[in-house]
Amino acid sequence: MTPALSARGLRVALGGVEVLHGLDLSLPAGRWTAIVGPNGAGKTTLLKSLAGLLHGTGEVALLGRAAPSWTHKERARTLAWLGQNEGGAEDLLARDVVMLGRVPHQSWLGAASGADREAVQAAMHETQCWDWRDRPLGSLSGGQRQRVLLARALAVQAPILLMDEPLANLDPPHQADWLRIVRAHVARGGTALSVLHEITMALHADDVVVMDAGRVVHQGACEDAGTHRALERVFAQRIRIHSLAAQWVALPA
Ligand SMILES: Nc1ncnc2c1ncn2[C@@H]1O[C@H](COP(=O)(O)OP(=O)(O)OP(=O)(O)O)[C@@H](O)[C@H]1O
Repeated sequence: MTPALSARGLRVALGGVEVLHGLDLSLPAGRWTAIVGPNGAGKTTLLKSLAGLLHGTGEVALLGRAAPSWTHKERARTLAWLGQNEGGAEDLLARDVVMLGRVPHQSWLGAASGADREAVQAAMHETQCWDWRDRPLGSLSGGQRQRVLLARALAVQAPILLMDEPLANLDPPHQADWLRIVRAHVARGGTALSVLHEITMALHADDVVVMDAGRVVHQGACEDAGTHRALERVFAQRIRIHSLAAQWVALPA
């Protein structure tokens, strides 16, 4: 089966220093993969490189096709992006921010269509931010803002959803809602890839990619003992993975 995203020999340097050291990675379509690893391991750099926001050497492919052969618009319709601590657009109303997710579907200077407005409304209801649709982004709390930005990513209706620290500022009920949203996306045949620091949340995914020092050191299913051992190793045995109430939970060792 064609992977949703893949990398071969991916090397990326930032500020003149190599931070990804020749990664090989293949992410299956129709599954949710969580990227996990210590601070500075290169998770964000990998996610941005797969999204085409950073460039290095080696190959990146999207749905089996070399990344450089995709037009910007094709890529923007296929791959939705939720970044870490995204700034900008502070004066835009929340619904206009979410409408930005529809730009890849619109012609140049084209007006929003009924389908665009429906997609925006559905995404804002899904992340429960419709109530503050007429408030400027800059006036929202951290968690409210994160829900608007998640709605913008969902409004793209792209088959592949990339999210860097999507749980930032979300309270526990909205973290649970986020899990439900990602699961629903995958149940519809979509692919999700998320960088997560909360290991217990990451273990709700289908698969985990474990990174350390600019390399992928393990890729495996969440329920595999080998994945648990890799997670414990990469965090210097400071955590233990336990089974609790039919879920995997990371606790301090
Ligand atoms: N603009 C930059 N210039 C130079 N080095 C950078 C730059 N951005 C990141 N780095 C370095 O690249 C390495 C990987 O950073 P990256 O943000 O990908 O790690 P991460 O695993 O996402 O970390 P965290 O868990 O702390 O968010 C780190 O050592 C970081 O200091």
